[in-house]
This record gives sequence, structure tokens and C-alpha cells, in this order.
Amino acid sequence: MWGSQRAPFTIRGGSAARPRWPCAPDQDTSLSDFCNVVNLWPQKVAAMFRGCRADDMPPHVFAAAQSTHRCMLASRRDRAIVFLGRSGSGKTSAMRHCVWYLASAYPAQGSKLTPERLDAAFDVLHLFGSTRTSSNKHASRFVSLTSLDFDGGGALAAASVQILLPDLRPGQAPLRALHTLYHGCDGRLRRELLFDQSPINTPNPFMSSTEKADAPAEFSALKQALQLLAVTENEQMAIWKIMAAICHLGWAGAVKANTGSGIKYQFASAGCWQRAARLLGVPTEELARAVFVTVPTSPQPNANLRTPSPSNEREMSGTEAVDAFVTGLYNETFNIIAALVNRSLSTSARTSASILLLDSPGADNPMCAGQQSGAPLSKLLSNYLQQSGAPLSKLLSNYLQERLQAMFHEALLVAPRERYAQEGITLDDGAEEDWLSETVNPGPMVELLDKAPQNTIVRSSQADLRECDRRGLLWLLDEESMYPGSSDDTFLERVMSQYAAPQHTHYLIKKAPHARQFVLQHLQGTNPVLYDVTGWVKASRENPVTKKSLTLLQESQNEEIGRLSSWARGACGVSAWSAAVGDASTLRRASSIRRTLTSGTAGMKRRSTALQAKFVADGIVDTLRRCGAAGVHFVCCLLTNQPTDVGDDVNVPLLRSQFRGFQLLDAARLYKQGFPEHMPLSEFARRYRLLATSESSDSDTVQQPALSDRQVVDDMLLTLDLDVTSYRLGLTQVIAIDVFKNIQ
Ligand SMILES: Nc1ncnc2c1ncn2[C@@H]1O[C@H](COP(=O)(O)OP(=O)(O)OP(=O)(O)O)[C@@H](O)[C@H]1O
Repeated sequence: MWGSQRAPFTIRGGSAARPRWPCAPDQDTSLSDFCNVVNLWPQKVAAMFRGCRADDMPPHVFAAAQSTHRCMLASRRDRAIVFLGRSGSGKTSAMRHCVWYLASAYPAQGSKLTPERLDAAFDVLHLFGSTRTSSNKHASRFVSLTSLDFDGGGALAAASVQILLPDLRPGQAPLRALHTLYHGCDGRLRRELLFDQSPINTPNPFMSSTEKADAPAEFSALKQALQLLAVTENEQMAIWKIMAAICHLGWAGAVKANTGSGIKYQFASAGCWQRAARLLGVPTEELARAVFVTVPTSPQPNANLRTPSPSNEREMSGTEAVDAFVTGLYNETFNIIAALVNRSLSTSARTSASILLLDSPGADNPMCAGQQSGAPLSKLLSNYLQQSGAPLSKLLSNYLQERLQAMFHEALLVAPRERYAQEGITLDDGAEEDWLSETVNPGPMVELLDKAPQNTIVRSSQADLRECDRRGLLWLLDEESMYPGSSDDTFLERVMSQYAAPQHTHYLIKKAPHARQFVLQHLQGTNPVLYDVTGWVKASRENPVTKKSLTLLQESQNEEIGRLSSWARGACGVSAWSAAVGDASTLRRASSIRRTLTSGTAGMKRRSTALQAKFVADGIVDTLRRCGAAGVHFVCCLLTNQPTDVGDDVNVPLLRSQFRGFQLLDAARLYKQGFPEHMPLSEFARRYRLLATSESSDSDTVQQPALSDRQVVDDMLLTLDLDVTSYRLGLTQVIAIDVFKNIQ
């Protein structure tokens, strides 16, 4: 069921069949329409797109992949597709559809990069890197930057996946892979992983007890996928052992030890502790030391001292230490998985340009997860304020969504207008004021979150000084985490005094009635999220216990575990990301993000969790910018229902709020009323002079300076008898809508 072809936002029959619509506002050639993605047999659907003209393509996510491939081939430059949308709206699925389409439409002869292998790679990554939330059963917990590298003929020759900002904490949200392993592994493996000795009646904070029935099938599918990726039995066993150790540490728990002097912690269950140590291949004492030794026994420092010093060792309880250690172990496992996936996808083939696909955890709003369709916003907000607020990790993923929305705003709303202004063309679309308004611009929210402190102050007034002193929330959090006298309350106080009423940014942030809570109006106020800052100051610095897990794994007496963890580090460089080994363009990109993370301020702030999110976002935006002004395509995925909606009817208020939040109508209006195609005058004259029969098409006239070019092109356009409303002649460019492709 397709939306009508040229109408920009057509939604047809959005009821039961499929509740989500990926659409692709494509900057280069056409603005793809909204559509219902109906999973007809994908091969049949894919066949409709191969070799199809841009304007003949039905609105589908395959069209985004096809036109991006065409642009990449024509320009010989990297191109990118960015998937935007709220959590559960289908970004990951749409990204996987694009990868599947490109792998099956453009295979290189004899290449191992089959659609099945790529599918297996994403199955594995998403099984290890997703968790269950109220809006999505399999919500991604990491950013993936997939690079599909094509040879000169446009065939897929290599691929890689960079993993950024993994937010995988078994103590906070049960992770799918642990659940699948524990409930899905068979008798013999179960004994080897010592699960037969586990205290089944003791609750385990790292595992959920729901939906056990699917686990065996899911586990055997996981093993098959790993096999397809050429992960050996020994490597698989090493991974299972680390994960089983995490489960045993969950049962082991922590208690205060009776030492007489100061506070000390130890494992509550000696049996589970020993089993975890056995599986990891480390001495039991070594394991206990790694987990508990940094938990301080000294009294609290004087609260009045504000001398900078890393402070997250303060007040760490035994349970927090176990959580931090397990988080480190799980992240190392995920790092190993990403390195194995990349080993299986990398090739030594020469490549000429790439398509980058960016998928990230979607903007999340717990308020919407529990809403009834059509309820007034004020009612929702007051219900919502009774709930518990979102943690720091949610703020960091919502921050990345704001950065990506800012890119969308820049590419589809700001850049075209700047081009019209430079070319001396006025556009009467009646939206000038809306567009300039701060409230429909993601910029102020991004500034509120990440504005860097200014060292050099040139001021003329007190107001200037205040403005210079203002720094983003992430920077404030970093500063507070450095001072012994600071707390979550002092952090919130500083944020409120800098940004809430009576400051001019008051429309972006509000204090909530409960202590330590505030609301941020994400995505132009369409996605208000309630945050609770409890524990943020501590969480904003890397926990030293988390790092201990890597050392322990590298020193493991289990040869395979030691080898894999050292190799994965070597292959991937730093913990926050993983890249392919082998392909030059991928390495270039990976190392450019690594440079962003390790040099300058980012390098100095590498222990700051909050600021690392900013620097990773900077790296992603830089990488995408290298694809050029028209090189980034956006696929916006829309949620049509909330999990709690009754029936299958489309939730219209929800849909409207996403349209506003993603600025889709503004972008469509500008596209329709503006002139999205543009070409330098000389290029136009060179390309089309044979079609124009006037004298001006004489070859030597094309060499004349800019003014003559303009005359030449003017004559040509008249000779070509084009609709005068479909183009404008700028100072240096012809800008047009639906012209270039029609006169070929
Ligand atoms: N076009 C579609 N039609 C119907 N269901 C879909 C469609 N696309 C995705 N889904 C289903 O919706 C659910 C959420 O999809 P997905 O995980 O891709 O969302 P997401 O936007 O990546 O979420 P998150 O940001 O939380 O990772 C999955 O169960 C998926 O199978």
C-alpha cells in the first residue's frame, strides 16, 4: 500500500497492518513520501527499485538506499543515511532493511558479504546490545555507524560497524543476552557454565525471569549467527564464560565485612564468588580485590573544601562496586563481539566510496509510554510528574537525538535558505518568521546541554559576563563531579540558576515539584522528559572499578579469554568504540573519531562520562559533515501508536507531535515551495548545451566569465522551453525543482 507519489506527506490506511512509516526526506533529488512499509516479499519489493529512475521510485526505505547509492556513485564521495525517530519507531529495522537492500542489489563477485552474513552480524550485535523498555522490547543501547564500502563499479566490497556510546549496565536494565544464555543454554553447556549449581531461589539483579519460553530458540539462533560469522567454538565458549561469570556475580551479591576498622565489603555468597572466579580464570582473591579494593574506608572529606579532585570513589557501596565491575565485564564482552563481527565483515578489497548508516537509541519519553491517545498535554504532564524521572544515560541519548535533529534542521531548513540568499533569490513561502523563531530551532536546547565554557572573555557589560560564564549542563555536571563539596542538589541548583526562569531559556527547562527533578522540553517542546538527578554527579565520572575488569580479563588464566580481550582492544583501540580491521577508508573514519576522543579537551576529559557523550556526538557530526552539504540523507521513522493505546487506530496527536518535533512539515514546505536542485552555471552550460539549439550553445561561449555564463544559461533555458516557475537563475547557480532530471 503506497502513499500517493508526489504528495509530500500521504498516509494511507495506517491502521492495523503496519504501525510504522519510515520516510526519507532526500536532499539531493526528491523528497520521498511517507509510506506504509508493508513487508511484501522483500526480494520482490527490492527488484522494483533496482535501476529505477529517481522519480519513479515508490516511497519506501529501499528508495532511500537506492538513491544514496546512486548519489555516491555519481559523486565518488561518501554518502550517509541517518535514521531519526523515537524509541520503538523502527530505526534499527529500517537501517537493517537498507543494508539488506544494498547487499543484495550490489553484491561483489565471490564476496563473503552476503545479505545473510550482514543480517547475522546485526542479529548478534542487537542481541548483545539491546534491552527491554516500556516502548520497545528490543531497544538499542548503543550507537552504530555502519560503513558499507563499495568498489569503483558500485559493488559492495567491505563493511564494518563502529560501536559508540554503549550504555550497557546489567544492574540497571536486564540485558537480553544474559537472559538468553541463562534460560536458553542446553544441559552440557549449562554444566560447563556451572549454572546447574546456581541458587535458583536467590534473586539475581542482572536477569529477568519473564519470557523464558523463547530463550532456547533465541540462543540456538544466536549460535548459528555466530557460526555464520566464523566465530570459533573456543571463542564462543570464552564469551559464554564471561557472561556466565556475570550471572554468578549477580547471585554472589555484596555485604559489609566485619573488620573492626572502617567499612569493608565482600561477596555475600562465597560459592557464587568462587564459581565466577573459576569461569573467568582468575584467583578468587584477585577477583575480590578487583571489585572491592577501591571502595574507600576513609571518612568523608570536609564538605566545605572545593579543591578539584576526582571524587567518585566516595560513598561507593559494595553493591555499586559489583554493579560497576559487572558493567565493565559486559562492555568488554560487547567490545569482543563487535571486534569479531568486524573481523567477519572486513576484506582487503579496494574500495572507492562508502555509504554510512547511523542508527542510535531513539529519543525516549516515559510519559508517552503510559499515555492514552488524545489526553491533553497538561493532564499527561501532571500524571507524569508523579512518576520517577529518567536517569543520566537517557539524557545522553536524548542529547544525541537533539544533535542529529540540529543536523536535519541545518541541512533541510538553514542551508537551502542560505543558498537562496547567496544567489540573490527571494522565496515567498511565508514561513520566514517561524523559521527564525528560537522555539522551532534545536540550537538553543543543544547549547543548553553542551555549551563549552569560554576562556577568553571580551565583555562590554555585566550581561556579557553572565553569558560568557554560562556553560552547558554536561559541563556543569563535569565540574560538580570534580569537587568534594558538591552534590546532585548543588548541580541542579546551578543548572536552574543559569537556565530556568527568569532566564530567557526558561521555555526549555522547568523545575519539577519533586526534589532533584526537572523537565527538559526536547525536540521543540514536543517531547518533555522528566529527569531525576539523583546519583548523576557520581555517575558522570568513569568508575575505577569498571576499568579493573579489563585488566582482570587480560590476565585471565583461561587462554582464550585473555587472548580475545587483548585482541579486541588492539583491534578496536579505545573502549568506547570498535572498528573494522582491514579496510582503509573505515580505518580513516574510525581514527578520525578516535582523534576527536583522545586529543585536546576530549582527551583531558576522558574520564567524564557526560562529556564523552558530547565528544562522541562531535565526532559523529564531523564524520557526517565530511559527506558534504547534500551528502546526508535522513530517514524519519514515526510511531503511530503507544504500547498502551487501545486498538490499532493511529494515535493522531502522537503523530502530529512527531511531525512538529522532527520539523517534517517545515522541511516539506520549503522543499515544495523552494528549489532543491542546484547546479553551477558553467556546469549547466557544459552539460546541456547540446540540447539547446540556440547560438549561445557554441562551445567557446561556455568558457566565458560568470556574467556571460548567466546570459548563456538564460538563453539556454528559454530555448529549452522550460516552465519558468520551475527554476530561478542565481548569481552563480541555476536552482530548480524537477528540472535537471527531466531534461536529460
Ligand atoms: N515498518 C514496521 N512495521 C511494523 N513493525 C515494525 C516496523 N519497523 C519496526 N517494527 C517493529 O517495531 C519494533 C521496534 O523496532 P526497532 O527496534 O527497529 O525500533 P528503534 O526505533 O530502533 O527503537 P530504539 O530506538 O529503541 O532502538 C520491533 O519489534 C520491530 O520489529
